[in-house]
Amino acid sequence: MDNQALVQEALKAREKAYTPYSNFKVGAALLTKDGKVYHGCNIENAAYSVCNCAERTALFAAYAEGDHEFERLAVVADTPGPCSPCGACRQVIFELCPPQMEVIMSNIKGEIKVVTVAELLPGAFNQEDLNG
Ligand SMILES: O=c1ccn([C@H]2C[C@H](O)[C@@H](CO)O2)c(=O)[nH]1
Ligand SMILES: [Zn+2]
Repeated sequence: MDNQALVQEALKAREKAYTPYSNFKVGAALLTKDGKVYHGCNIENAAYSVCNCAERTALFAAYAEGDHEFERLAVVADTPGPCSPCGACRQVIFELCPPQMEVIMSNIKGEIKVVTVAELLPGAFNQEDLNG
């Protein structure tokens, strides 16, 4: 599956977003090594701090099914340029995805920027920091 097709999957996921507070809908699509696609959307809450982003929804859905081997992640929203994952998602992506995996950022116009997981969060706090 190419980047454009994965962004299409993220657009489908975006339609499921639950965003009564921001009305800002985000979709994500996570491609596994064996070709399966997990979808994620943002899910908001009246207690704003527990809103969950599309990227984390997709990763947590994959983990919940026991899938841990990922090939690529796409994220899409109606942003001026390619949609950029927030800091919390960057930390989770760094934890659960290989450093050289590509993250496809996109907007609904189809403008795309591709970066690696390592590029998303330079200097990330990681397992080695914790375990000494
Ligand atoms: O990359 C992003 C950026 C924001 N959001 C969500 C969180 C919140 O529901 C809304 C506004 O920040 O968009 C995502 O899902 N992914
Ligand atoms: Zn986020």
